[in-house]
Amino acid sequence: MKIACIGAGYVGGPTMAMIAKMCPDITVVVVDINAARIKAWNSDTLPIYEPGLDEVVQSCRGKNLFFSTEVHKHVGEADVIFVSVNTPTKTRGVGAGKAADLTYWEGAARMIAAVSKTSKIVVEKSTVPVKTAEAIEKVLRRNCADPDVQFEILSNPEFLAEGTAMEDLKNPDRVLIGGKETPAGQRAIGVLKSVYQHWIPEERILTANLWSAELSKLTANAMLAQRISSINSISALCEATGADVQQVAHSIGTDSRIGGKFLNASVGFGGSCFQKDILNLVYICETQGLKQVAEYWHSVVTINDYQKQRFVERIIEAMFNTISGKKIAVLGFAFKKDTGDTRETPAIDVCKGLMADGAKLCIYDPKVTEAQINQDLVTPKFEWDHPTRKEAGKNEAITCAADAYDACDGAHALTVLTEWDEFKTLDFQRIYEKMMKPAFVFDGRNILDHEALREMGFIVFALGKPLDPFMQKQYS
Ligand SMILES: NC(=O)c1ccc[n+]([C@@H]2O[C@H](COP(=O)([O-])OP(=O)(O)OC[C@H]3O[C@@H](n4cnc5c(N)ncnc54)[C@H](O)[C@@H]3O)[C@@H](O)[C@H]2O)c1
Ligand SMILES: O=c1ccn([C@@H]2O[C@H](COP(=O)(O)OP(=O)(O)O[C@H]3O[C@H](CO)[C@@H](O)[C@H](O)[C@H]3O)[C@@H](O)[C@H]2O)c(=O)[nH]1
Repeated sequence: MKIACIGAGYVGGPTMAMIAKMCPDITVVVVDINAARIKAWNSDTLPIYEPGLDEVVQSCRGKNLFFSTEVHKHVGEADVIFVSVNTPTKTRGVGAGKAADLTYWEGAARMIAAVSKTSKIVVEKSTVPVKTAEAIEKVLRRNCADPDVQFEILSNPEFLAEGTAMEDLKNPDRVLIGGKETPAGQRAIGVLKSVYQHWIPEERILTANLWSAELSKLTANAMLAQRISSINSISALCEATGADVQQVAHSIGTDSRIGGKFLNASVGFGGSCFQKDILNLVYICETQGLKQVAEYWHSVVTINDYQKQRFVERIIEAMFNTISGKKIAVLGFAFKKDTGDTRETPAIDVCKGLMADGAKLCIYDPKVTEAQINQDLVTPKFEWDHPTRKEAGKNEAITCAADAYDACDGAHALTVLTEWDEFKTLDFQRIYEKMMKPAFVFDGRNILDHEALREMGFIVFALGKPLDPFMQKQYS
């Protein structure tokens, strides 16, 4: 069997590397229109950072795993084609700011139709609106010159989380395959199932109809994000009442019906998926006339925006309502630890909020480059996921530091925006001595030892925790 995957990104690259590793009898080729990305996949410095990815790629690349820009050739030769291209939020026209932009998906479908001389199984790996398979089938059918070529479409949404992608792929909670309830649809499901059965126990491979599989992906992300917005909303109430959000989360999380995961209050959820997929869900509900359902899910995004804004306002108020010209160290820029990915990271909105008030930011992240940070801080909302976006210039209000100590040197405040483990073990006494006084800490991830910091002399704000006495005075 030959598999081709269109899109060598965060999903296409790791997913195909795992299939190649687990299925030595299958040839896997990942293709992309982005030549620089393919070059990086073929080099010693892969285009994305993901723990464990290098080892898997190195063990299969050149054997049964290939990365190529020869899109037509490999798609034409493949039996199974995964489509793992971007499905960003539309930036203009009908549904702008909510609906999924399927330009890249439709482009891929037209190309598949044009180069196919044999029947294909086309697998939706990208996250797409429910009913996309129907539209894609029409595009494939109407654009293929050979009437004998059959296309069977499957929905096989990806549930990996960044930072743990390789572990998630090796040992997933479940794999979901949706297909048509026709004999041909069921046969196609069987083919894809046989790929995953190389390493995943049969009971974890779920099958469903196409629409259920497509909608399950959007629903899974909406439910996960909803838990974060729920606990984040409670974090605001904790600060107002003197309760401690970590104690509340622990207390409710021990109820087995609620469970303890995804209850970490934070400066807001980020990443390329949660906001995009909820907005997509909201748009679908609106187009189905389900106004109340749309409003319900939209509130998850509203609370997330509120949480980021609230964090910025806390910083400004605590620092005597003026941060203009003050140096603020930003520790962490990635949307979560163990990834260099900055897509929709809460750090973007927090940094923009601080810059709007005139702060001078010094940013340190162990895995994010200065060029990426510059790009992110000038890119308009929703533009980041469009491969055609323009490169950014230098932003005068920010500098980047080589480590956390440099970032904090001479700063009035430090903020923790990503929960990198290395931040927990910094020498804060050394940092305190080099900072302006009063020295503020704003912990947007609740990873530091707040009491120890207070003993050193820091004024500490921690999300969802009783306010520092110094700050209480400001609010009384
Ligand atoms: N990132 C995640 O953790 C994650 C997890 C699950 C699902 N998803 C979904 O998977 C999809 C891909 O996400 P990603 O994070 O891998 O995106 P990405 O931007 O990292 O990768 C997409 C790639 O597709 C390429 N591409 C676009 N159009 C193409 C075409 N016509 N031909 C060839 N290549 C083309 C782009 O150049 C890009 O390299 C999205 O729908 C996303 O919602 C992402
Ligand atoms: O208790 C928590 C858990 C997460 N987060 C934040 O939520 C965001 C998303 O985290 P996570 O879900 O771990 O990472 P993603 O890589 O975005 O993965 C999500 O999005 C993917 C893309 O659709 C899905 O495949 C995954 O199942 C889903 O977890 C990050 O900013 C986290 O810091 C919190 O603030 N509190």
